[in-house]
Amino acid sequence: MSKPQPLNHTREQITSLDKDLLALLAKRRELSLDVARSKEVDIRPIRDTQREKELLSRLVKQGREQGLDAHYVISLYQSIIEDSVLNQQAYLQSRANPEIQKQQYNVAYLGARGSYSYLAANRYCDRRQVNMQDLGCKSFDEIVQAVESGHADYGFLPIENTSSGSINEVYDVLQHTSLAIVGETTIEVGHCLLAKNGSKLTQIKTVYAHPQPISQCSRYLSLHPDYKLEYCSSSAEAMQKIVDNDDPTVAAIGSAEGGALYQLEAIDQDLANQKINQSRFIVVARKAIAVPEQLPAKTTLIMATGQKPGALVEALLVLKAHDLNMSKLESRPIPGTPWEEMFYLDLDANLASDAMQSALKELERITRFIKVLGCYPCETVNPTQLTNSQLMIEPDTSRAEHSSKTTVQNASINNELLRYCKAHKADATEVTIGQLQVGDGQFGAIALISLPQDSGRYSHKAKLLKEAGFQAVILEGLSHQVDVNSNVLEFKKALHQFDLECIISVEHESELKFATEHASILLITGKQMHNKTLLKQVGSLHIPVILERNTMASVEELLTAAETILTQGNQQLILCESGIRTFSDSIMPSLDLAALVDIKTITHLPVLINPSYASNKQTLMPHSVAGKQLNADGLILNFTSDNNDFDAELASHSELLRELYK
Ligand SMILES: C=C(O[C@@H]1C=C(C(=O)O)C=C[C@H]1O)C(=O)O
Repeated sequence: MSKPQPLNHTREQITSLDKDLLALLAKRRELSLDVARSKEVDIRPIRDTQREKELLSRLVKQGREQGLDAHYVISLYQSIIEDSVLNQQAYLQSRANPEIQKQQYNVAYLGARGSYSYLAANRYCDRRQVNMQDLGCKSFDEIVQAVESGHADYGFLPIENTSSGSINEVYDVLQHTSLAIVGETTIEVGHCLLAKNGSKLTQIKTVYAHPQPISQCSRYLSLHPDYKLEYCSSSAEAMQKIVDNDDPTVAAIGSAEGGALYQLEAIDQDLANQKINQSRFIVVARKAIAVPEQLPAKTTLIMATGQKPGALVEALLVLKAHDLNMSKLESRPIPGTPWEEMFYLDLDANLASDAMQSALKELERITRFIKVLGCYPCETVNPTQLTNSQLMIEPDTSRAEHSSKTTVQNASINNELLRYCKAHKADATEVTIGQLQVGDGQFGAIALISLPQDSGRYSHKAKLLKEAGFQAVILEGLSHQVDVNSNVLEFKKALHQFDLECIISVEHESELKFATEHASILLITGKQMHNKTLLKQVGSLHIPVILERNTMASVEELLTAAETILTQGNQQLILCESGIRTFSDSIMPSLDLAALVDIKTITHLPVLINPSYASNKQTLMPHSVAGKQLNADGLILNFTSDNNDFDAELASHSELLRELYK
């Protein structure tokens, strides 16, 4: 092998390439603003999903030619397009409302620099290329007052969060204000544990945080019952407390970005209960704005219906009659009038539209109170997806003769037979680990679950899984969980107590060390099937590996990935067919039973099926039975539910296994 060039040199090349990429992205942004200027003249909608689809499918094809997989290209371009659409929206919005075209916005928000509200406000101003003069406030009321009195042009109020739901206090404030909602913005909220440089995680005794982050990180905090919680009025105040306290045992919950403003270090990350943790903010101003018709708009209104039965339904029927989609409905008590509610509605419509105007008139007739809080551009850019057929790899006729079935069956490189072929090894491979036996006529059953939360019931769960007929358990999603170490250890103990093998699903190379320490088998999920580095690493291990087929991969690609593992030395390889994208359903994959037959004809390796992703309640049993009849060497069944439904799922899985073992 030729000597690679020095690391520094390669890194310099990457640095220079990245600079070029940024310049190209900036140029693309400029062009997209030119497009917005044309749309302003032609009065065309900003969003053109047809154009996006064409663009994505062309890029997927071009990317493939350069060795870039579809998933990578699509996710990259979805975020480029989102940026482009939001910039175009901001441009048209300011053109339609010349009074908002300023060099600087005075912005009132909760907390101080570094709070999530500050980050949201910053993002909003950046997008509009205006300077932000920030005015930190201690409460939502203070924000509203700052705008009402003219001290601030805009106020930022957090209205909902993907983990903790609506923020009631903000709805209550909105009931009494004369301000109008003029915008919205959503930010990703990455909660971290922030401490002074040098503080260690093990030292932490006290955590300062705003009640919202505390509820959003409840799971993490419940794993640390010894932490003393100190409630603060904002995340920024929490961070300031850490700066002021010369104490290595205190930490705050906040964003890494915000923490950096206070020279705090993130000593633990991803604390939020939910993987996707986003907060939506509304922007309030003294004067309502007009939204150009080319922009997707939202209208928020509040109303109190009559007190007769069915009053709310009647109001909602008005919306239905005008084909108005309601994206949110909240209710809040009306102070001073017990048991009466004020309803908050977000409608996907422009206030100026005929439908909205006539619906409002009708609603005025049947409600006791109704007020429009504002109409503003909707900032949610739902990513354009490609259809399955657009994602399919087109058959490449020039390669057709090489990939014919006979070639795969006796595939060779430089006259050396590929290791997965029957021609290389006539006897079927059997993998045996403890009670789990797959291949060469042996049929195994494996349960796939995420690590249960209640460690007290580990033993009970393991017992039930064993009694249901499983011989092994796959733990998935460990990278998203906290305190994995001790929990996995506990769970593994429980599994071993009942002779169940522990399999760990590996999502990234960095998890390998942990996985090999704890598991007796590794699972490489379909998503990682193309990750050559990971394949090579598991190939050099002495531990059985299950390799799952990617939903977009051909049989040949799966076998090529298998070959990468075998070539490194590890012959304890099991393949798994879990479904591929087809034309049957736009979301659910289809179990490729024909591929099962093909793979079994070509290779000596055991092949499992996992029908869980590709089946519903009715089809799970027939799919599994068909798989077994077609000589699958085992079955993986997913447990999708949490504790409440675990028992029901277990009962049906156990019935299925009984049927298969008949
Ligand atoms: C730039 C345009 O506007 C939007 C943004 C697109 C992009 O960034 O490629 C594509 C389609 C539109 O949704 C356009 O219409 O071409």
